[in-house]
Amino acid sequence: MPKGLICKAISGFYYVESGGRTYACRAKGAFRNQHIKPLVGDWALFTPEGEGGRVEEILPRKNSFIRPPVANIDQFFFVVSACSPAPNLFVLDKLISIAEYKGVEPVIVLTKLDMEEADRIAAIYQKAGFPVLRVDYRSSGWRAPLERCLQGKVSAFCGNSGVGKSTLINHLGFTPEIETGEISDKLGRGRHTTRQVELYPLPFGGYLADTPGFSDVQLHRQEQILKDQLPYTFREMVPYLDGCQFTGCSHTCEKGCAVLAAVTAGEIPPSRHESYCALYEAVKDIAPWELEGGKKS
Ligand SMILES: Nc1nc2c(ncn2[C@@H]2O[C@H](COP(=O)(O)OP(=O)(O)OP(=O)(O)O)[C@@H](O)[C@H]2O)c(=O)[nH]1
Ligand SMILES: [Zn+2]
Repeated sequence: MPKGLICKAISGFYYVESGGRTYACRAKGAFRNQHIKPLVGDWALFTPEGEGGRVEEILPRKNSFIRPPVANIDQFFFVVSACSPAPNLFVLDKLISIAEYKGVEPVIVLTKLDMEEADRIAAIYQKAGFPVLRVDYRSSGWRAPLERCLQGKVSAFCGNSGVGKSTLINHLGFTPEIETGEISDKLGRGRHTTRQVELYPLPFGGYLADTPGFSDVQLHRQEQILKDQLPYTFREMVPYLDGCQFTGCSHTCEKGCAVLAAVTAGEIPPSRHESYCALYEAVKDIAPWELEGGKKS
């Protein structure tokens, strides 16, 4: 049975791309009883019938998201503007933590460098072990590193309203033009959020999700990371986690904490550790059973 990627889902049709062709498929009726809902980003086995066909099986997912409904994202490009809006590193670290938890590779993209420099931010995230890309439209040098990063992966852009996601996606030119520069509505949900997510194939391999709708708010509402898992979502802390004097160390204030020692030694950026402490404080009293059947917010 052929295998394909669901690139678009509209009104009960799943558009499966396979072998350079797209098939408008229906889902197998049994999915409903099994509570399986195919998502954009799913790899599917399907039976082709002319231009159409039927989705027969959804292959195991690497990850999935509720809003926008999409699966198997390889990487998030977290777009951070040097100014207007001013960067909020705590929010960024929280989103990075969620990405790590979900198995999505975080990439930091700095914009509006024509208005202000962002060397300090670049240094923090490079030190922490993330790819950092600088986008400055005054020259063409920004494009090649970004395209190299996109190659062969399923990527989505994420970031606050106004940081320049749509502008960047338009400059890349692989998806239909998005309107830029409008003010998002009062509820904090951007104007793109109602749009269906769609994966666009990239000419050099890989896919780009055309969803500026991956706003900060939506992403962090989807996951609650418990305190035992939290340290593992800060990648630069991981090498030190076994080195603490006491088991059960929270890595926030304890004597003999190897993480704190690494912060003092300049191995872990202080702002990253501060974000970790703030997140720890927020989740430390949440027990696993409290998450059953819903999410604590
Ligand atoms: N000076 C400067 N302005 C930029 C840059 N990138 C984007 N802008 C401007 O910033 C404003 C917001 O850009 P958008 O691309 O709409 O931002 P967005 O992240 O898509 O915002 P939402 O759609 O609300 O989520 C627009 O007026 C852009 O022209 C940049 O690199 N430099
Ligand atoms: Zn510790």
